[in-house]
Amino acid sequence: MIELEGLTKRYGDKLAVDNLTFSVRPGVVTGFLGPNGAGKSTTMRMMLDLDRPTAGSVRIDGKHYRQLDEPLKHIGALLDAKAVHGGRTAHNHLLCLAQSNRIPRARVDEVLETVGLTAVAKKRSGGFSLGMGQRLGIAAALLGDPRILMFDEPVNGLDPEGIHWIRNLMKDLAAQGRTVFVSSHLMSEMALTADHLIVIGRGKLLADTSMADFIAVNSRSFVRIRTPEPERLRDALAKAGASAPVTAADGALEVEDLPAERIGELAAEHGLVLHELSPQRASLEEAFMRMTAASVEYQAGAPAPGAVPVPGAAPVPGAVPGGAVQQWGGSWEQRKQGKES
Ligand SMILES: Nc1ncnc2c1ncn2[C@@H]1O[C@H](COP(=O)(O)OP(=O)(O)OP(=O)(O)O)[C@@H](O)[C@H]1O
Repeated sequence: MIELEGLTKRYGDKLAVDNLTFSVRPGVVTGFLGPNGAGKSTTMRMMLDLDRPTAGSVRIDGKHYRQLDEPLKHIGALLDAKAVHGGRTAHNHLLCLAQSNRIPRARVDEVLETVGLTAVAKKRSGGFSLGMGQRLGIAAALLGDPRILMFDEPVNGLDPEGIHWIRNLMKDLAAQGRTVFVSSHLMSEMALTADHLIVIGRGKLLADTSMADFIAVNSRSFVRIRTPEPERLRDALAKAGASAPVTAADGALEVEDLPAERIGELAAEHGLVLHELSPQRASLEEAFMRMTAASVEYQAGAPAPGAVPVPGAAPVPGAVPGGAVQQWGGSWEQRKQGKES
């Protein structure tokens, strides 16, 4: 279990992490999501005592990192895969770590096997590809057989097979009852891996939710219809009690409260020609972009940082147009509470 309370980090004028309070529980994969510059790496560094908080605290199984006896046996982390002495072989790199942390030598071969680097164990890590470097970093994190694992953007540089492998590894580690905390700036990646989500933007907490709730609240389902007679279809839908359809940019109608089957029947009853009738689900990536739109530091084509709407994205229901980060967080919480009550 990792517990953050009021965790804050200021670099001069820059508030990188702003009063974060949340817990990361064992037995599930918790995704730590935020756009570039949101404060994920800074938060993770403070969790590992590599950076000193301006205020607040982090507890690892109830203790501060510095109070942990042999920390690698409690928490393993992949932060920067390039932070490896390139002149050492993969085996020697892990052996040095094992010896300085009183970890049995045999564990080195075990973790090399786990990450699939046995064949290159005697090669200098300086010649490794980015993906191999990631694997070596993950091997180091696993070395002390810790109950808590933290990975900062672990799929970076991995090929599809490597991405598949790391997803399964994280799920397996969580299934063993470990605490698994993994950062990403890609919602689509988290949707496939994480059971729980912590979303931050500009250092602030925007959401702390189960993945299932996030999907239920944010993935709008609708039926997309194209017809040469949209007005007649609108009338038929209204008579059938459907709410007014949304018209998409290409003229298609989007209906949220009738299933495709019923719409097809209605069209047949009214002798309407349909060119398309397709059930759709809005992407989670879009929902994440809308949630964090106000907190993206650098955005292509954006006139200024701040409350910049994502081009083409529909507003999230309940959100204040152009609202600040706090308002996004607030509206998300309200919608979640509304759903739960
Ligand atoms: N040592 C530092 N000195 C000054 N500013 C810093 C320092 N480290 C981070 N920052 C700033 O703090 C903010 C948060 O950075 P951080 O690297 O934690 O974000 P991130 O969410 O991990 O982003 P990314 O996905 O791009 O790595 C950024 O605006 C960054 O420029």
